[in-house]
Amino acid sequence: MQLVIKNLTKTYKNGVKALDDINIEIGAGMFGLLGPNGAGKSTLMRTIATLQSPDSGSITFGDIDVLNDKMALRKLLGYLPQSFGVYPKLSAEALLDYFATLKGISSKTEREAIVKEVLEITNLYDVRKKHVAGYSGGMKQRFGIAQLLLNNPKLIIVDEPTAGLDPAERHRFLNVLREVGTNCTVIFSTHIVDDVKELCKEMAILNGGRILQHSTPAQATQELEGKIWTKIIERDELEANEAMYNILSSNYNQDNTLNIRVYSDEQPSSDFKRANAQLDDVYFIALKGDIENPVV
Ligand SMILES: Nc1ncnc2c1ncn2[C@@H]1O[C@H](COP(=O)(O)OP(=O)(O)OP(=O)(O)O)[C@@H](O)[C@H]1O
Repeated sequence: MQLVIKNLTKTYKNGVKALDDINIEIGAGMFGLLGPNGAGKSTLMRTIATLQSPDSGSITFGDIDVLNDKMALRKLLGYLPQSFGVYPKLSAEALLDYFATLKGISSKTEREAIVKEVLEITNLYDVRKKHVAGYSGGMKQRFGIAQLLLNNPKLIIVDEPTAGLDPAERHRFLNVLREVGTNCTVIFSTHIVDDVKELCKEMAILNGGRILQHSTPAQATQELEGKIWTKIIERDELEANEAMYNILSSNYNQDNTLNIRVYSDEQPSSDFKRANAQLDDVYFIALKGDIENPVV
């Protein structure tokens, strides 16, 4: 089912325009919403999840008019907010059984079957008897996914789920999401470019409440091929290089020199080497363009 968002706007009472005429269509599979802090990602996700209202615009999911028929959307929705609150001292299995009851699954046999299934999908089956309160951050996030899978959602929204996870936990979490995303629409927000690179079929870059780019990660990097250049410089040469070139990023090498990446149609000078375009370059170019050419 297609999620179609048209002319969505939201200005908070303090004057912050968090959504500025958002138009986007999102199909089945993993969709990555990439943007820095304050870009409007959570506002957009909460609005799609029917937890807050926009000032104007429309959202449809298949035949459902989301803003006017919130209950219909909620039946198909699985939502994992940025922070999922405090957990009681109950085992994962018991807590999922409780949530399944709340979601209206009255047959004990059915509940047992679905609880077992979601524990397996999220790789928590072996630790199902442990208290969720004692789980690590990554396990808690996977538990968040387990609970939202109980009603077999068709639209899953997860808001910055990898923030604060260590690399191993992040990897495990992304694997779970990858599996879940094979048979429904998953919208997943992050400010980590690698999350999108590893996981998403499609992506959008959001900043200042606007969609700056909507494409596939492969297309976006493909468009930059031949336009990314690198050079190693000394630390004290950075300012001079910044004045001359469109520097996207600079990283320290072991010997304290800097590796700069520059965006240019032509070789900026003979000491630059061509580099393969990366998704980070796409992200930095989109954000830089936005800062240099703000919409007023
Ligand atoms: N309830 C609110 N009242 C006023 N301003 C708000 C409110 N919620 C968010 N904002 C502002 O709206 C803008 C977008 O916030 P939002 O939380 O949607 O961004 P985000 O991309 O999710 O960022 P983060 O990663 O920091 O959560 C920010 O400038 C934020 O300060």
